Amino acid sequence: MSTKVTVELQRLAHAEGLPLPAYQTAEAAGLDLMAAVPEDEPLTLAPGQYMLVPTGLAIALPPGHEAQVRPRSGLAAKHGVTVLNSPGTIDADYRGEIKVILINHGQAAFVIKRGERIAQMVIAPVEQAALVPVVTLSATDRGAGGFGSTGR
Ligand SMILES: O=c1ccn([C@H]2C[C@H](O)[C@@H](COP(=O)(O)OP(=O)(O)OP(=O)(O)O)O2)c(=O)[nH]1
Ligand SMILES: [Mg+2]
Repeated sequence: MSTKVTVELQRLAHAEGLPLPAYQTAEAAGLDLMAAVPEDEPLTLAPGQYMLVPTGLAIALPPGHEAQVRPRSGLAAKHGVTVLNSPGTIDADYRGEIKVILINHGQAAFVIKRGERIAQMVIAPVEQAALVPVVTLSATDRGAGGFGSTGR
């Protein structure tokens, strides 16, 4: 088993009773995030509509890490529901509630019930860059060629 990075997790009051996010299989990359909406007030995403969906979770990532909020493929393939800002970025110094911006690209209304797995969160190492302003960039074979410059 590979070494796991430790992430502090705080469950907020409105997530009480919901299972903690968990890896669904031994080598899953993402932890499924659940909708922490009231039991008696499911959200309805009309076609074309987007919405901030609460997870009831806050985390403290170790410095040098980020969490990415990504879509669940099943929701996208079956219902056209995805994460609008994918991948959403959770900064290591963010202590607020993790929210998921879901959009319904499908043709039918999509109802989000309490506990529904709406997205997944991938923990990843990330580097900050020290930017060095220069007048001329170092040369390469590619140079400024892009946008299909190597062929179709
Ligand atoms: O899908 C997301 C994306 C972001 N966040 C939280 C965590 C992140 O650390 C913070 C800021 O996100 P981001 O930098 O993407 O948004 P911004 O519009 O640049 O806000 P800010 O000015 O607060 O950085 O919002 C979420 O809860 N869900
Ligand atoms: Mg920002």
